Amino acid sequence: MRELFTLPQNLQKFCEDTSLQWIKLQEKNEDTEFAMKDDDERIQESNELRKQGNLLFNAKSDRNILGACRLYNDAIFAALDCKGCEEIALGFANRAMALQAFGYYSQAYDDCFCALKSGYPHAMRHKVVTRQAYCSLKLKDVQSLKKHLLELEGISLNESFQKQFTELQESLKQLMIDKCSEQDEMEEEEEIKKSRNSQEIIDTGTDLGRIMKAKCLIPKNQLIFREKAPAFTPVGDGRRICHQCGITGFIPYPCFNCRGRVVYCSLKCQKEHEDLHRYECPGYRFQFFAHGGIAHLALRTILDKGGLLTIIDDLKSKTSDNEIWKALTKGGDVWENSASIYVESLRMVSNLEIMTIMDIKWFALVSYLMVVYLKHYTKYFDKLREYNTKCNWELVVGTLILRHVGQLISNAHMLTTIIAKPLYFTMTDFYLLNDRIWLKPGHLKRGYLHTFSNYEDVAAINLPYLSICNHSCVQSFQPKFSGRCVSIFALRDLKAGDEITNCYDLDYRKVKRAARRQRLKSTYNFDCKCENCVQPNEDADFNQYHRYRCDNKDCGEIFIPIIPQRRSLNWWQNTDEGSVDDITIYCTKCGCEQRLDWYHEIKRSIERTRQSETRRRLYQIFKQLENVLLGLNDVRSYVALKFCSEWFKLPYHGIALNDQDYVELIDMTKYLMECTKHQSSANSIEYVAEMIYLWDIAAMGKYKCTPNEKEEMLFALSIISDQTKEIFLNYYNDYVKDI
Ligand SMILES: C[S@@+](CC[C@H](N)C(=O)[O-])C[C@H]1O[C@@H](n2cnc3c(N)ncnc32)[C@H](O)[C@@H]1O
Repeated sequence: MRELFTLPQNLQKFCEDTSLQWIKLQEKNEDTEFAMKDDDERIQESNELRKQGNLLFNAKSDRNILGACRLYNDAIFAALDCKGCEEIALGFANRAMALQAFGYYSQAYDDCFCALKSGYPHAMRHKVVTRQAYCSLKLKDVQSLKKHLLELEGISLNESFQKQFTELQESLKQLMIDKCSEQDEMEEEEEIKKSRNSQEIIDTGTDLGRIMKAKCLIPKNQLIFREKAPAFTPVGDGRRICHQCGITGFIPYPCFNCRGRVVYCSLKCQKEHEDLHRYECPGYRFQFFAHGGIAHLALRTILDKGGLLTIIDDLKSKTSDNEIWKALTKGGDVWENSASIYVESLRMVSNLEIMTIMDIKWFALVSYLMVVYLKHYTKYFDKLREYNTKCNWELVVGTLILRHVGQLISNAHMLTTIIAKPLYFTMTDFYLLNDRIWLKPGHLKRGYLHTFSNYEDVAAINLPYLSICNHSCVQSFQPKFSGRCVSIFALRDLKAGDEITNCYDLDYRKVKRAARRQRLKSTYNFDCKCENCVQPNEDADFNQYHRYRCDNKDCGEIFIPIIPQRRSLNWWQNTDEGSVDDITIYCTKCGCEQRLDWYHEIKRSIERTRQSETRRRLYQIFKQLENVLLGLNDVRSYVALKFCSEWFKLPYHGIALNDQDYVELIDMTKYLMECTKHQSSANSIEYVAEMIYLWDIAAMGKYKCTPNEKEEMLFALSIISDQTKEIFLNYYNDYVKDI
């Protein structure tokens, strides 16, 4: 990095100019793409969507509030970036009306605020303010109700609004009597701090660097500690996640300036994110970060609330960038002594030393590009210079980005969460606005929990405290993500002195030892010596899910297959190693090729499950598989999962499932759950994503869960985010509990 910043002046200028030209080209391309539609077209589209929303909202019969809400939402997004137009304000005002009618009061409140802020006509202001007052009342927010009533006092109101005003005044009096208090964020941060070091300790004097150990007995399922991530970056569609708190199901509040590419779950989150977003907003406008990958997470680690600015006071007195760098590295005063959360990130181990020189150069250039962006599009360096003018901040920040890249490659985590898959797609797809699935806020309609049977990686997340845990293929905890907070639960009893380990990849039950070793070596550069990797019968745990009985009548032996075309045994998925159609499986006992006609028949028939005869035939095949794919078998559970997800789509095509379908679905779901319980745990996101089917079947009155099943399934919810858990618990209480 220093090489780049100490080139002769003319070469430095050349590098900066070239980088800037490249960035400007991205900006221009994006602007051209966006200009395909002009403002008039966008305004017209927005207007049209709002009118369609009004039709649904005002329909005499068949009123569809959430459907209207979705259209108003699309109207807002359609008008973003049309400077000075009224459409955004009208979109928000209408969405507020629909959200309020559906019972989303805090979102309706925020929408009113957005409507007023974005130029809602002054003459109609009282309507929006009255709505705000009404929502404040529902939210039991005395201060804000008082504020809006005071505002209304200054506006002359017609008879109907005057009546509402008087009623609201009465309600305020009552509310002040039964005001309830809420836990504030300070308490949450305190609670997280307190959860640290009470049961776990960090040992620094080991061959493997820092390791985390149990300080005392930690019983199975007990919380070990919690951590709030100092930074995360969305993966995939960045609009699925609130960029501040990291939750995934919400009504979106888009940033108006970056074409709605960054969204929040509330205005509060938007406000909290302002200090970071001001430096990213110009870049988001032209998708500068879209290909940033790990370097973007490195940048956010510096820019986010818990970033470089938290230690800036300690750097004030340093007289050069060399001194600053020394302070920030091992042995330096800040590195050693600061209690700032940013220093936890600085202390993470780095992979830079083991990266190829080409990779380092590549990441150095990406880091440099980010510095050029920050310099020309933001005032970040001015901010840093307010504290220290003697330092070359561009060099320091560029080097920090590169350092964090090296660290995050071996330390960053994936935030995996259950996320509803909407049944049909709209321009902006936010599942809380899906009118097909919601009965009222937080409560699904009967039979719709299966829309949550999908889990995905939604963000790359920096968790420096969790990163202290070393790898083992037999990990000792299960993480629960809730937004940007992670809670770590013991997967088994841990004795005092036991190491608390994480599994960086798929574990010993899901991947063979040789493959695990190869993956760990290439990413982290170590040979795993965990208890499972050193045992003689290395793949015994893995093999139990791949037991076949030879279909050659003269053999009939049980074998673990050899599949010449594949490194792994997951042959039923197309991979870069080739297509499933070319797969051959041989018995290791007699050498006979196995018939896979059942697989090909399933593949052909799965397209025709609308016909009940096809489904009946598939049940037959599934039953026969029991004789070939033995016990808890990976292929059989894959087939069961495929069937469940296909069967649950049928009602959307107007096909009602019959009693036999339900009986078979119950069997398949239970088999699936049993496999997952064994191979992952009952306390895993995979298990939750499968038990959902059983809850839907129970809710439809086709299955009665036993008390034990209920208990186990309710317990499994401890592993999903608080927000999703609430939806599941509501569903359980509404439809499953008493069946
Ligand atoms: C997330 S860090 C783990 C914490 C690290 N020990 C520290 O001091 O902060 C990951 C790095 O630790 C080392 N490591 C983790 N687990 C290991 C293991 N089982 N065997 C050898 N090295 C390991 C590797 O260098 C890996 O890149």
